Amino acid sequence: MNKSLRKAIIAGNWKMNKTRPEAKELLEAIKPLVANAEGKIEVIACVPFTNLETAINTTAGSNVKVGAENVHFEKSGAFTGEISADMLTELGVEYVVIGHSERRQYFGETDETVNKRTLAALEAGLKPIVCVGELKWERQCNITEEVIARQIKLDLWDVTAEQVKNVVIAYEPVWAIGTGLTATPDQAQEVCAFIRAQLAKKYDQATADAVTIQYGGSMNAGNAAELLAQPDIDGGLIGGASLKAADFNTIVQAAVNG
Ligand SMILES: O=C(CO)COP(=O)(O)O
Repeated sequence: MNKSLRKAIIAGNWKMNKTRPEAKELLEAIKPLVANAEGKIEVIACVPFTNLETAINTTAGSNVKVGAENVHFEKSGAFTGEISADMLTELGVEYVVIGHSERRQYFGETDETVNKRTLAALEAGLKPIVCVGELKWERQCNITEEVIARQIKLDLWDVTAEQVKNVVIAYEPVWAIGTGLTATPDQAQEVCAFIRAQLAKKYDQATADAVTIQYGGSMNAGNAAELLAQPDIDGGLIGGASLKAADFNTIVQAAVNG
């Protein structure tokens, strides 16, 4: 499989961090560092809703794109506290993280709602970064592939081959998120290749070969190069290390040189 068929994407997932002035400061620091990635790989900052406008203004004219961390599936209506896809696109947001394990664990996100959000995002012209990954216990019970196959099947239900070209899949083993425990390059590659095989089964090989699959889970400046060198790992979704400009840039440079 030819990696050059796909766009490498390094995305920061800031989670619930940074006020607006802090967001501006971090992005101002990141912008010049990653400017050389332009045209080579995609660099994205996925930020809290309150930081989106600041992020869009701060990154204007640079190669840093902006993503949100969630989106509701209805277009509008009585959904107190929610944000629609149209509200995001109107701001200039391009990407949105959907189905992050923290949303699944703490906020009742299910594969059904992940699927609805994905379809709503695509319909509005947003590019979803759909997160999948097994729990530690599921890996111990040797059902990682079953879990991932089910998530891919359900999360991408009704997503057409044309639409999936705009979907990014992030493989984030839940046991590796924020724990300092990283999947080994072999472990991460094995599951990313499995995800691609599931996409090939659902669509076709050419379609699967064009989908960017990221790894996420304690990716950092020290381990990024080895993970990104794997044939089916096309980028990273980075939590903690995306909050430090120098570390985030080291990961971006690993992808540029990879
Ligand atoms: O959840 C993640 C990215 O979405 C990974 O978080 P960490 O990089 O902090 O482990």
